[in-house]
Amino acid sequence: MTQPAITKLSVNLNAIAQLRNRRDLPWPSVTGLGALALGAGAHGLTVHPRPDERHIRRSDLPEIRALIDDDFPQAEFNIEGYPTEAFLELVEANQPEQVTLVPDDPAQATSDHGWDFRRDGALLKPVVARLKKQGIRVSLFADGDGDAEVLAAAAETGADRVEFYTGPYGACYDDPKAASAALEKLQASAEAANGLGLGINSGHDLTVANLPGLKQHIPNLLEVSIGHGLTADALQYGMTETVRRFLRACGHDV
Ligand SMILES: CC(=O)[C@@H](O)[C@H](O)COP(=O)(O)O
Ligand SMILES: NCC(=O)COP(=O)(O)O
Repeated sequence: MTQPAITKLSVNLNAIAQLRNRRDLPWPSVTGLGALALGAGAHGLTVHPRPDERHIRRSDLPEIRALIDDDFPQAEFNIEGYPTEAFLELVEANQPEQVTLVPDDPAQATSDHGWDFRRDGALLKPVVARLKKQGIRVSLFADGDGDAEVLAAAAETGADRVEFYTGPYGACYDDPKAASAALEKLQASAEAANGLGLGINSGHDLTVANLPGLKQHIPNLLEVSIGHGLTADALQYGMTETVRRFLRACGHDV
């Protein structure tokens, strides 16, 4: 019986940046809260610098890079975004350990679907090669809808991992039957992806309540990136205690 993977927790700082941007003031501090999260045991920080800078600003990235390099060298920096030339140059200037490519239109309210790998493979393949040439791990945002065939096209791009979009699962917080159906689809997708040599990340609308079910259905889950639900809990319990709660929900004995 193979041991389940250690699932790493990457804290997404978007929501903290959105709160900061309400005023022309430097608090709440994105790097300050990021440091608390890493100090509490989180394995990395994630940001999604959208073109309109509604939350994470391009100027945040070098500060987060320096925080990790100077104070938490064992942690990872994960940058999410659509692969425009401007995004790729921003990534290359900040050399994250991982990039998560998402098919988001600039006007989208949030990330709400994975790539159409059959259609987008030709666009993604050279981008994946460009990033991997620099030693950056590449993860592609994917729908966890149980469609195993589409994941073969994802593997064709040369990416290291897929990140399964867990929004549909997160939305079932008050419907156990629907949650179970969503988990079965995610499990089927994860098994297909692993069979193709793709590592598994997941993210979107994950919480302390729904993480254990995800872990149970995806034992080889390598990383979760969590922002909205974790930030909501941090307002109630503080960042340090919240990160520890999420680590325990990911199976860590903390
Ligand atoms: C890719 C994904 O699901 C999230 O990481 C995304 O970053 C959420 O973006 P917003 O925080 O802008 O809603
Ligand atoms: N990739 C998912 C992520 O980084 C955070 O998503 P959410 O927890 O803010 O929904």
